Formats: sequence, structure tokens, C-alpha cells
Amino acid sequence: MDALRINSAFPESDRRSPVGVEPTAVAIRCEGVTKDFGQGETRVQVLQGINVEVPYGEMTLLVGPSGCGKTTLISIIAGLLDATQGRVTVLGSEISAFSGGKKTKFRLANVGFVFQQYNLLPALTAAENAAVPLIIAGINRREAVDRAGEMLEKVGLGNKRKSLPSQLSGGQQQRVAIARALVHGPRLLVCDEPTAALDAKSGQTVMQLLRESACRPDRAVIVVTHDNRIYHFGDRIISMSDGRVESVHTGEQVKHFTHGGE
Ligand SMILES: Nc1ncnc2c1ncn2[C@@H]1O[C@H](COP(=O)(O)OP(=O)(O)OP(=O)(O)O)[C@@H](O)[C@H]1O
Repeated sequence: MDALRINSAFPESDRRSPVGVEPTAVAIRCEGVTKDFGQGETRVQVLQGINVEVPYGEMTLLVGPSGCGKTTLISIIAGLLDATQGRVTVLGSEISAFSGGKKTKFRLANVGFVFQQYNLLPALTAAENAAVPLIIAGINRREAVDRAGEMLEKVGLGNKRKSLPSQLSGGQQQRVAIARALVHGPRLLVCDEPTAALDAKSGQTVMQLLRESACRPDRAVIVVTHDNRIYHFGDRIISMSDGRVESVHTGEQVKHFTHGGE
């Protein structure tokens, strides 16, 4: 969707691959990724050697039963958690080799997040909420709010710029959260159960919006979901079970995918 083309708030140097690493058709590559929580007798291995690739220009759904490790995996991909072992390459950068500070910088510049519970600040208007990533990037408040207002227009909420979250429906709040996730021009959008709190119609609208923002050759979108009403939006469905990738469905196979809904 051309309407969603936006300028990044971050310097090009934070957004590009390091020198010598060319962008490829693979946006995310996980190789032998494990994650342990706890130590000694309480240690649990939640991810047990994940090997997976997510291409640019597609919407990838990550499905599987509760507790199988979906949120843990996307948190590692998004640079919020460190893997215990393995290599994680995101947008051409091997983030598993980054220090904490470098990973945070990379995340702020390159990753947008959408969560089940919108996470909007109740005292801020829709435009102020959507402006938060720009303000974090150092853009002055007035310009940030103006740019966020334009983004709200693009997600169909131009007339709600001054509304507080409490004055918006669940679907509208999620659209504000999408505007916030996209406002700084991230090349990776990570969504954790974005439709779980929405009725069927709002869920479809939100997925359509996410899909339109995903279908760019230089962007990737990954959506964790239990919601089998939205599986048809995926170009690729990665199914997990017990900390492992069980199957990857693409193309025509996606239409026939039924497993994983709860
Ligand atoms: N910080 C933590 N410390 C200890 N265990 C954790 C931690 N975070 C997650 N876990 C455990 O890791 C497992 C996987 O959790 P995760 O949230 O990744 O699963 P999920 O597939 O996203 O589940 P759901 O669909 O219910 O959100 C669960 O058993 C969970 O209890």
C-alpha cells in the first residue's frame, strides 16, 4: 500500500546491514537457536534448536499450542531476549553477536511491535501514542505528533487523532497501535496475537492492514497467532511444537492449513 510508505526516523547507518553483508531475500534466519530459562534443577529448555527462515515481502504466521515457545522465539528475533545458543540474523545483521546496547539501537531503528493488548498510554491522545517511537528517536514533539497524525490517516483514523484510547473501540485502538508500530519506518514488524482481543470483523480489518504494510520487497512481517480465522492472510505458516519447528507451509498449502487453532 503506497499510503503506508513512510520515512524512517533513524539514520541510515542504524538501518543498513553492516559493511560487507548484502541484503538477501531472507529477512530472518535462525540457525540452531536454543533458549533456556532458569538454572540448575529449574533449568527448562524452551527452544530446542530452531532452524527457520522468514523471507522479505511476505506475511509469515507463527502458530502452535500454548507454551510451545512462539513468544520466546519472536522476542529473540526482535532483539528483546538473547538466545542461549545459535545464530540469529535479522535484516542482514547477525544480532546474536551484538552487545546489549547495539541490539537495543538496532531494535529501535528496525523493529515495530504490535501486541494483543494494544499497550496504549491512557492519558495520551491517539496521535501522541502513535508518535512515541519518533519522540524516542529524538524528533521534536510537535513534528512527531504531526507525522503520527499522517500515519493515523493512513490506517483510517485521521478523524481520531485527538481521541483518548478510552474513546476508541478495540479495533480502533489496535489500528493506533499499528500506526505506532509503523511510524518510524521499521523494516521488521513483529506482532504477538494482534487479533486475539478483537471481534471477527475488526480482526480481519487489522490483518488486512498489516498485510498491506507487509507486502514490500524490503520488509518482513511475522505474526504469532492462535486465531485460525486469520490463517488465510499468511503467505507462510510456521508451525511450532514443544520448542521446535514442526512444519512450514507455503503457497497453496496455506489454504489447507488447519492445525494450530485453539
Ligand atoms: N522468563 C521466563 N522464565 C521461565 N520460563 C519462561 C519464561 N518465559 C517463558 N517461559 C516458559 O517458556 C515456555 C514458552 O513460553 P512462550 O510464551 O514462548 O510460549 P507461547 O508459545 O508463546 O505460548 P502462548 O501461546 O500461551 O503465548 C512456557 O512454558 C513458559 O512458561
